[in-house]
Amino acid sequence: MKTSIATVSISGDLREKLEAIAAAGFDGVEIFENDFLAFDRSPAEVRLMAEDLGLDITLFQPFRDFEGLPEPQRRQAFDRAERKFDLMQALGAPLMLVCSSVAPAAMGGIDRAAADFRELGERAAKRGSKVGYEALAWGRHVNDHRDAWEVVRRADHPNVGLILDSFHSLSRRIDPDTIRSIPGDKIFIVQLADAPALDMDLLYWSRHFRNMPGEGDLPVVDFARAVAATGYTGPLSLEIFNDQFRAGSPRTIALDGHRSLTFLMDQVREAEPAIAPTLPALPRRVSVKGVSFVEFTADESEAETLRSMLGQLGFARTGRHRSKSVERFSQGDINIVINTEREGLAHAAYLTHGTSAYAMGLLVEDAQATLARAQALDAQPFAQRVAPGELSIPAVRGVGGGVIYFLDDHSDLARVWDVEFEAAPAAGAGGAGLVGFDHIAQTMNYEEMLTWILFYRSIFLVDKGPMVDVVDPSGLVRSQVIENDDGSLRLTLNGAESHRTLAGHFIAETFGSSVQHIAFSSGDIFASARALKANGLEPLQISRNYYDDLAARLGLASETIAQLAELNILYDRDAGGEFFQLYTPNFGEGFFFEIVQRKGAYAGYGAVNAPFRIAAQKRSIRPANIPAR
Ligand SMILES: O=C(O)c1ccc(O)c(O)c1
Ligand SMILES: [Mg+2]
Repeated sequence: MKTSIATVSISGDLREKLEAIAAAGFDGVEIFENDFLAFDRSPAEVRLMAEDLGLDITLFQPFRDFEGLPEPQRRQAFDRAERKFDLMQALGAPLMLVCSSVAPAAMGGIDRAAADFRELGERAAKRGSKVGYEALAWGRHVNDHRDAWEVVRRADHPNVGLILDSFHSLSRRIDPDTIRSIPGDKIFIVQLADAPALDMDLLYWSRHFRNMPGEGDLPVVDFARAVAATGYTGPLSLEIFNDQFRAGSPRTIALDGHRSLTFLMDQVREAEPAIAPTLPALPRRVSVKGVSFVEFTADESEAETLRSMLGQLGFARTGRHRSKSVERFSQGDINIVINTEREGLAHAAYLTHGTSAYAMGLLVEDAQATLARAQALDAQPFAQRVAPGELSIPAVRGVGGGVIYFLDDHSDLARVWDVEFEAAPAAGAGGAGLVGFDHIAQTMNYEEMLTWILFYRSIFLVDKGPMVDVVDPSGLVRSQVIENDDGSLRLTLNGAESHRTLAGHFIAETFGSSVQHIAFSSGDIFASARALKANGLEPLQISRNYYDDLAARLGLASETIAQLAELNILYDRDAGGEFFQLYTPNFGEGFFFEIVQRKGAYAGYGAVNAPFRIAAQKRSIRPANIPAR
């Protein structure tokens, strides 16, 4: 199936848009009238540009307020259309998108609109052109694809067809299965867009908040499945009006778009094998079985600080790399790697970001198949020179240019620790009861969040939670959970809008997005807290006011409150269970570790506690580090 995207979806001038769209691998492009009008090249030159880039022009749009007008506006609308047909001929655009009228003068009436379209179809035919009718969700008389289809059906002209746009149908909660009875050859093009669930005026929602399929909350997959059922074989075309995308990098947004269509077609093929068998088959979405390790890059002196903090957290050094300056620390199922090499990506990451958790290893069913799926979804593979005796571990680039390695149990990769590391005589503390990775928090600029949500969702079998606002004393941070069913992969993506927030400060000081904290799980957080204390680790100090409120809010026994306060443990509960959190002091420019315990089926991440934790962290770091308000 061919892919296409409307120029309105991307930032830049028309040339930049077309170049980014072609580079991302799209087959075609919808030319938005304003993008053309604002550009200083002739239609013929634009046509050549698209041709040189290997892009089909799928349509020209929008043509507004056409149908159902009284005279003399009706004549004028046809005259306007003729001028646009001239332009389309010069551009080589085969199809004009006519969106349903919002004109106050438009009279309504299915037959009147159908008669107008039949005449428009006649005129289009004379120019070798076609017209498609799209119901805007806020159209004056036609605002439902079922009515638009009835107009097209009654127009009964080969050059007049229907244009479907997922936003207009799904924003009005029209059942997408109503599309299944429309003949596929009368659907001239299908536009796709997702959007976050917002309770908002339809026009405003559509023009500012659309996003790529898979980034939002609309049932775009159900919509695309219904389209597939009609036998439609034309392009799937993204049409994304989004303020943030208009200001974003053209290449990144175009790539996100391409990834979103690949992912969408994959879901359609999987759900409708009988009716969409021609879509390309990818390895299935990957079920992650756990985080196998997190790797830090550091210089020697910061590595020493990190080793000492890991020691206080109860980690033991369990291995040394056979040929590199790389060490392994372990506790329970947790592996932390410290890499102080002076070459390769680890060192490059150190030079760019300073000491940072730049890589993680995920345990999957089949590492090679995971890499294949990730690459099919436009992820950038990562490989570096493999020394004798080392394994080549399949990997892709992730957030902030970091690396995600894939390990499995079925290949040589299962023995990576034995092959690459010499077991070290266990040196270090006696353990603090930490058993696994609970979650890994990646901090990024807010504008990057949708990119990474789509990245994770399209490659792995994960779900996204709702976007949560976390209040930092200096601004908002948006937090988005990405997790799998059994909780063996839990990521929190934190998007900073202001550099004055702790998260924003971290990005600014480390020159980009990366892991800001790692949460370990404990089976008994009170025992872990005491072990840390015995190891000399002074945890983040939480305000007394927090504990007084906890007593009032949740009615905990005063002994429990006293114990939580003594050990600086934060508490939350939900319908499923309880949650306990403890934080280390910051390391470097705002990195920290967290220890959590989940009791019962607590499903959250302690978001209610985040403002108090952040305030405590801000008190604890040198005031000069954070710019004043
Ligand atoms: O917002 C609009 O006016 C508009 C125009 C053309 C479209 O295809 C569309 O979906 C919306
Ligand atoms: Mg549209």
